[in-house]
Amino acid sequence: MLSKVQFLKVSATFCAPTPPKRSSFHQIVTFRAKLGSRMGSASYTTSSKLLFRQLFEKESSTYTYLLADVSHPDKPALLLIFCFFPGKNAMALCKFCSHLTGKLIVVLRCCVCLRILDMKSKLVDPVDKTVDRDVSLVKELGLKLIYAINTHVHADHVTGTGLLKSKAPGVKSIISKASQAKADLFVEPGDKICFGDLFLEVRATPGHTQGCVTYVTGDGPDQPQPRMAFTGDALLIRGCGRTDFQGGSSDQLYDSVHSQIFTLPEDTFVYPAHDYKGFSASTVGEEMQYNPRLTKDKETFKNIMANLNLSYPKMIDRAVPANMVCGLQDVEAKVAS
Ligand SMILES: N[C@@H](CCC(=O)N[C@@H](CSS)C(=O)NCC(=O)O)C(=O)O
Repeated sequence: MLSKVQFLKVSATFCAPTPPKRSSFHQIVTFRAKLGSRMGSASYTTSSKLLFRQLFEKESSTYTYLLADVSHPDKPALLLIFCFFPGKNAMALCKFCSHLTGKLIVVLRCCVCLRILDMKSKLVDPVDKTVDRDVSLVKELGLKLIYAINTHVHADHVTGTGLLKSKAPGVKSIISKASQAKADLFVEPGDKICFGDLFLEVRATPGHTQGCVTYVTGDGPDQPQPRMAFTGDALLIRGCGRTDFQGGSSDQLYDSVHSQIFTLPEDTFVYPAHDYKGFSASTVGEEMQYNPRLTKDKETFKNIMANLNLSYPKMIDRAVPANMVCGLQDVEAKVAS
């Protein structure tokens, strides 16, 4: 379990030089949420720099997130990918996480795959089959996709990271070093992933898998407020990731969520990699009050997790190997054919 002191250490920063700003690129993106006092007060405005999109893949109930700094001349973007690709020839392992990846744009998937765009943009958890959709969106919005970020190696779908890299040259894939998967860049707790003037912090949240991380928007006057946590499969809305394979540990997951997510400001938005109940977002305060698993004491939580009786993900035997190499096996096969 990481201490707060360890989290504050910034061991690496992936930042591109920031060119002079041009006001013509300035776009205001706001979203409002009517929430109770514990979840945060009345309405919210994120940083005027941030462009944010939540994308959904219904077969695997997976979200991908696109974040971009639209105040930056290049509009750098990130994709947090949670991609899914059902075709048997389209799967590959994601270096970052163990999930299977499909076609797509750059999206991060970690049982929480997130896409973040920064007019330099980033994609988090991209799903294989949604790559074309994601790439088109990035083009339509005039963004420059720079990173495809995964929260972990997914077991239920193939990440779209590999395919995304083939369709968006120059995009770098990112996953945690602890995942032991392949990728262009590896992150550790305390690292920062920059896109334009915005950045994500890396927090280690193992338990669903050993390499799971949560990406949190930066803390500071120029960063989006409230903060946003892309929790992958560690924390789902009114639930959490299972802990019965891929090195999972309910004991560890409990500590991860309580020490790394529930210590964030209560108005921090929670954006997971999956949702099976019709939710799209929550807040830290809301989950601290209403999460039916993580509000319990640790022993009760461990008992709940040991008795979920979930069937194995249908794609696990293909997804995990494919995602360990971020879908690159499939891309290589296509290039060779
Ligand atoms: N039925 C799906 C798999 C559903 C599942 O197991 N989801 C995982 C996250 S993807 S590894 C999970 O942790 N679920 C927690 C829960 O409480 O449902 C399929 O066959 O793909």
